[in-house]
Amino acid sequence: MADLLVKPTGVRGKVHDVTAESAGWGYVGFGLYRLEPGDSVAEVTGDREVILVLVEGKARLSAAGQAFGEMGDRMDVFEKTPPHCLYVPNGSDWRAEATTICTLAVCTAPGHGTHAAQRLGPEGIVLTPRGKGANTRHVNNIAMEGRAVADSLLVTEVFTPPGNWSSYPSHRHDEDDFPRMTYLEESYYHRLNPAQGFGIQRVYTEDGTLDETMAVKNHDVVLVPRGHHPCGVPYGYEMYYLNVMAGPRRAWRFENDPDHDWIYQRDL
Ligand SMILES: O=C(O)C[C@@H](O)[C@H](O)C(=O)CO
Repeated sequence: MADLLVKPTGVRGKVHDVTAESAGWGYVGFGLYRLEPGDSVAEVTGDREVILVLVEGKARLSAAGQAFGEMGDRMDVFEKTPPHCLYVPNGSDWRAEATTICTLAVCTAPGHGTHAAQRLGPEGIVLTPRGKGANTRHVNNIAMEGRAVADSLLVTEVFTPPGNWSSYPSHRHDEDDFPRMTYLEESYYHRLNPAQGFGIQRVYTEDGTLDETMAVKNHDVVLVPRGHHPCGVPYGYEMYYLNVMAGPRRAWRFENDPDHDWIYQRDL
């Protein structure tokens, strides 16, 4: 099994390049570019669909032979405004030229050519609170099941206030048994505010064959091949993460850890 905690390889250029092969799984890919003004990058999509997320900063984007102009207006991810995103189908290509300091996420999964290249935000993305008390967090659904905008990809971002838990109560989506549960691999791209902070993420199965608890730092990626995957952030620090999920069916059906489901039931 691949290491579940993936550190960035640097501070400029492509600092993450998680592929299905490197992760040892079948669906999710995640890349991250940290760009300076004037830097330009380009990729072909091959058999994968792509959602580009302008995590912060601005870039001039083109894809599938179309120019989409300068996109992005969130200069710091913790402004929490809805992100500008671009869908790019498989069998195509895209190009980005940073016009400011820019953090560009490249979320990928198998594509089937159903959707054309198109902008996905900020219109239609609304920051929505979830949970109660110290489990409150705020979600920007970029491309979840309710938006038929991708073949495989499910993409969302979550802001967790200082001292709170997130992706909690613990839940898993690692069996292909729709409608009870879907098999979805998942990646987490983490940010902390202030940047020197840390968060904690545990990835575990109920039988204990997988049980890893990781300290996550700014720009780290965590891979969730199976099992529950709660995270939390200490007092004084705010946490952001960008989730990419994909599997054989584009639907998010999960089950809570029976030990902690009482919290979910109580807070309904
Ligand atoms: O509810 C949250 O805090 C976010 C999670 O649902 C996260 O997107 C996830 O774990 C999806 O399985």
